[in-house]
Amino acid sequence: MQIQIQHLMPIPLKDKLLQRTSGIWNQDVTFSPGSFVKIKAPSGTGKTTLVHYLYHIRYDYTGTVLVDNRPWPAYNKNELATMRQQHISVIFQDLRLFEQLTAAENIHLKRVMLPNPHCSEDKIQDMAARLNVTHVLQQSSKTLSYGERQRIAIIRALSQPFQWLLMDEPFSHLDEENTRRAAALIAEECKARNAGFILTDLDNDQHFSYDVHYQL
Ligand SMILES: Nc1ncnc2c1ncn2[C@@H]1O[C@H](COP(=O)(O)OP(=O)(O)OP(=O)(O)O)[C@@H](O)[C@H]1O
Repeated sequence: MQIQIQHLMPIPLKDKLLQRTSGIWNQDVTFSPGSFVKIKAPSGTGKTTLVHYLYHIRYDYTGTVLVDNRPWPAYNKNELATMRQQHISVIFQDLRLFEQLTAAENIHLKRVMLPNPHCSEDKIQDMAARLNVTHVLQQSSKTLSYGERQRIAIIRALSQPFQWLLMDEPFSHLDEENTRRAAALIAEECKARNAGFILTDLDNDQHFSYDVHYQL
């Protein structure tokens, strides 16, 4: 599945962004299926805005976002739900866990949304062990540290099918060892699905073998 942007420009940031050179804003860019894409940008230049446009939860832009050669507004509600359940997964910068649920319930909610859950219970346990969060699975998510929440949000995003994974500063609160573990798991899960990802972050990093780098 191909994601394409054509002359995409956030309306509220237009004046500010037109003063800088960007590899993304106001450009034509095609994200090829299965590619590992890094988008680097200083704070405040629109990483979160871009991820929200690509996931189609924010619409205050000019230009076009095409998914499988169709602009987002051409998708009806059911088609959009299918895209988000089966084709595009996301790790938001603000994570968006349900605070009234436990960590495990947050993951399972996603896992059982489809008639046949994509991941087995054993697989969830395995991912939790790899990211050192087994001991917090039964805890209310509002009592978790931000780094623990971040790892739960990563597992939740990986427990559904997808062809693209969108990630907005996914390791911002993780130490080096947990970042290494999380990146290895994400790369493995993407490869297993022949999926690609688009990751935004502030700095250069060596967490993945990226296929392409952009400056926002
Ligand atoms: N709905 C909005 N209306 C107007 N301005 C907005 C809106 N949302 C965000 N902004 C502004 O747009 C700019 C980019 O915001 P965004 O959150 O996308 O940046 P970011 O690159 O993700 O930043 P950070 O690295 O700090 O998370 C900021 O200056 C922000 O204040």
